[in-house]
Amino acid sequence: MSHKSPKDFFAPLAVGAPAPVREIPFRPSRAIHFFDPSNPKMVDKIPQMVGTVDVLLGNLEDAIKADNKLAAREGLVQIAQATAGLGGQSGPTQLWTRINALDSPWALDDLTTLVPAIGDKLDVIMVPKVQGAEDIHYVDRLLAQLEAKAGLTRPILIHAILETARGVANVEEICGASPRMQGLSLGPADLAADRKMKTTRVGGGHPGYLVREDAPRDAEGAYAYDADRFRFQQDLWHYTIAKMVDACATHGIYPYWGPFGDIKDTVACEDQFRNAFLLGCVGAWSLHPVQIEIANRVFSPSVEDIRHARRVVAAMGDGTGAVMLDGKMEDDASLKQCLVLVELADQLAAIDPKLKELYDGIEIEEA
Ligand SMILES: CC(C)(COP(=O)(O)OP(=O)(O)OC[C@H]1O[C@@H](n2cnc3c(N)ncnc32)[C@H](O)[C@@H]1OP(=O)(O)O)[C@@H](O)C(=O)NCCC(=O)NCCSC(=O)C[C@](C)(O)C(=O)O
Ligand SMILES: [Mg+2]
Repeated sequence: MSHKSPKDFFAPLAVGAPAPVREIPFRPSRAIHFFDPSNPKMVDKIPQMVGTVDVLLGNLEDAIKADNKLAAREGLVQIAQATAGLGGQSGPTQLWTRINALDSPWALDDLTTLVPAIGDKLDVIMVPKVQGAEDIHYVDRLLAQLEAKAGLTRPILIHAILETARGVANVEEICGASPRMQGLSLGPADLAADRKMKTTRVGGGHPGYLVREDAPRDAEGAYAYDADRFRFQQDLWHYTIAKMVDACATHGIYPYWGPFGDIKDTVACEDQFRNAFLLGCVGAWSLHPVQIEIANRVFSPSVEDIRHARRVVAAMGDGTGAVMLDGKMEDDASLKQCLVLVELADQLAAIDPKLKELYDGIEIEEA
């Protein structure tokens, strides 16, 4: 296998294409809100969603009927051209799309239509069912050719969905396949099918995947093996999310939880999103307007976390050594964790005036 030299890695893949980025800038993307651009009721709601959600994503792949694929693609072009403040780094809300799978009859036309028509508006292209670096290389070169032809000055970034067993096995090489790689989302439904898991849901847990409390003993010391013991449902997705987070952090790109299909169970959706937030993800998908608020809230640090983090920063002075705060040891490494939260709060406050007010109003007691 041949390897590129670092200088080749950052050279455009087509004459006239924009120079690849050297760093993927952090842009808030707490909720990636999916809509079907061929559905008039959803499309009607898009203009008023601008500014209330970090990312609007025109979905062309699964959940779009085969008969509507063309209408969805054309609908997305119209929306991108007609909606102020959407995409292209100018507005508050990014514009992403999810193209069809690379082996489908639609993927090539998705790219060759969207890039010339709205390439200046599209911030990120999400590629589904990515199996390995070869899929990213294909899209990378094609995008460079299309960008050069369209005279674009800014490279469109690539986001891969991790939703096959092979994709999970190759997650490291996928993240490092191109300077365009922006991030990864977990696709729990396709991944479950590909792995031959026995679940039938889109994300979430399963009552059968559990650990049961040990059997108690009676007075004679005999075990009581009855079923009436505490059961603790386990997280089906922990391994994959953790693996994805490590791969993304290694490559300086961003990890996301994907969809949560039980729209009415807003409580469990919040749990799934919070687990992802705590493990290092920066956002999740929203499939229904009700999920936007959940993601915005969960992927923004809480006032309590920011108050604590700022107290640690203040108590740690130049950032070295160890101090006691509220009976706990704080040192260089706990400070670094606190700085992750403080920095995130600053980045979110810069685009979200309500959060800015909330974080600015935090008062810190003397340590
Ligand atoms: C779940 C559904 C069917 C419920 O749709 P509904 O119409 O039954 O819901 P509703 O509560 O009645 O809707 C209320 C209003 O909101 C509108 N609405 C509803 N949803 C949206 C939306 N997203 N954006 C904008 N507007 C929306 C809807 O049109 C309606 O408008 P109205 O009041 O004028 O009648 C619907 O919300 C929907 O189709 N959502 C998107 C589904 C989707 O994109 N799925 C694919 C991503 S998940 C995936 O692909 C898996 C993965 C990663 O690949 C893998 O794990 O493998
Ligand atoms: Mg899928």
